[in-house]
Amino acid sequence: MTAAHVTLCFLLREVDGGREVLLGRKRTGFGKGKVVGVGGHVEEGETAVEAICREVREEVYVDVEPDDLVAAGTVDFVFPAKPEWNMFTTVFLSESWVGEPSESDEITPQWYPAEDLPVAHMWADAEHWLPAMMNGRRMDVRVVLADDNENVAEVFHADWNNDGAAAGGSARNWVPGL
Ligand SMILES: Nc1[nH]c(=O)nc2c1ncn2[C@H]1C[C@H](O)[C@@H](COP(=O)(O)OP(=O)(O)OP(=O)(O)O)O1
Repeated sequence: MTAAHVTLCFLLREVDGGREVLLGRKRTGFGKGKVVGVGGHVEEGETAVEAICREVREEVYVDVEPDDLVAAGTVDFVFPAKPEWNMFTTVFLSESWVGEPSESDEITPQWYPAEDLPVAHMWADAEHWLPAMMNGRRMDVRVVLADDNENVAEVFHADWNNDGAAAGGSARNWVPGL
């Protein structure tokens, strides 16, 4: 079964010498009640960049410019007990946007210290890959969820080449852990 292509964007800001990341409480749909990144499905005919600009605008009412997006990596979420939930996510970071994040029907945005994520309320896998990507690591990640579709069974990664290009496809060399 082909995984749905989704995108996530983590807005980052400096406050009083500390870094904060914008997450939000999901109000509807997949992962309702969890604290998640802003994002959603890439629609037919859209690029991941076009999709994330649209999703950020729709979910938290701020505008990000394509040029301000940093491609941080990808995450394959694999749900062996529920393959219809499999998703492939392109992850972006941005330190620049226009507008003040505000609540939509889909998400209640909130800033959190980047060093102190609300992991108890997030998908269990997020603490494996999100801090690393926020700290500048660029990689593809493959998360295999446990049979309860909540806990993490296995994590693999493949660091990007120094020029920032993902190895991709069959050339990708998955390394266990992070
Ligand atoms: N294991 C996981 N860990 C994680 O941190 N985020 C996950 C995840 N599995 C899925 N996600 C994220 C990726 C994606 O942004 C989101 C699901 O996409 P959506 O918000 O678009 O889903 P919905 O079904 O609510 O939305 P619609 O597209 O409006 O139907 O969940």
